Amino acid sequence: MATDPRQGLRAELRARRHALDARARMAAGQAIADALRPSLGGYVAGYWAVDGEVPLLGLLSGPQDFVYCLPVLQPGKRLRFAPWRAGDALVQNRFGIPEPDLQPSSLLEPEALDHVLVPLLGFDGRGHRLGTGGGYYDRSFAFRHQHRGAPRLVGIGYACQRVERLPAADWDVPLDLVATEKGLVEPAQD
Ligand SMILES: Nc1nc2c(c(=O)[nH]1)N(C=O)[C@@H](CNc1ccc(C(=O)N[C@@H](CCC(=O)O)C(=O)O)cc1)CN2
Ligand SMILES: Nc1ncnc2c1ncn2[C@@H]1O[C@H](COP(=O)(O)OP(=O)(O)OP(=O)(O)O)[C@@H](O)[C@H]1O
Repeated sequence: MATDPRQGLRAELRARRHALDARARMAAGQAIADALRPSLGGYVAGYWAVDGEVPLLGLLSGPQDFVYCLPVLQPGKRLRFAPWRAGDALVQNRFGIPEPDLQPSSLLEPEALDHVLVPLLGFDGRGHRLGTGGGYYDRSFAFRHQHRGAPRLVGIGYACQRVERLPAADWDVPLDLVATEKGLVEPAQD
C-alpha cells in the first residue's frame, strides 16, 4: 500500500539488516538457536531466511527434540506449515522463497503448532512486530486474539531491528517473546 506510513520504516529497518555482514548474521543465528533450543518441543515453525533475515539452520544441527516446519503460502494470504528436514524437496513460491513440496493434505494448520519463529523487520518492547507487509502471520494467527494458548509466537530479529514504539494496528498479533543475538526480550505491558 503506497500510503502505509510503515513503508518508510520498513525501508529503514531493511537497510539496517543489510548493513550486517554474513558473519554477523550467522553468529546471530547461532546465538539465537542456542538460546531457544532448550525451550523448543513439538511442532516448531521456522522460516527459510531471505533478504538478510536471521538464518535458523543452526537449529537443525545437533540433537533435536522437535519437528522443524517451514511456512507454505496458501490462498487468501494465509500460511500452513510443513515438516521439513535437510535434504527434503523444496519448490520456490511466488516470492522466490523455497517451501516444502508436499500435498495440501499433509500441511499443518497454524493451530497445530507449538512454537512459531516469526521473521520480522522490526519489533518494540511491547512485542509488536513489523513484517514484510503481506499480513500473512497476522492473518494466520489471528485466532490468538481469542485465546492466548499455544502456539508460542517468538519473533526472531537482530538487536538493531528494535525500535522505540511501533504503530500498532488492530490486526497485529503480539509476540510472546522476541529473540535477538543480544538475548531474549520479554514484552512489557503498556
Ligand atoms: N523467510 C520468510 N518467509 C516468509 C515470510 C517472511 O517474512 N520471511 N513471510 C511473511 O509474511 C511469508 C511470505 N510473505 C512475503 C510477503 C511479501 C514478500 C515480498 O517480497 N513482497 C514484495 C512484493 C512482491 C509481490 O507482491 O509480488 C515487496 O514487498 O516488495 C515476500 C514474502 C511466508 N514466508
Ligand atoms: N486478521 C486479518 N484479517 C484480514 N486482513 C488482515 C489481517 N491481518 C492483517 N491483515 C491485512 O494485511 C495487511 C498487511 O498487514 P501488516 O502490514 O501488519 O503486515 P505484516 O505483519 O508486516 O506482514 P507479514 O506478516 O506478512 O510479515 C493489512 O493491509 C491488513 O489489512
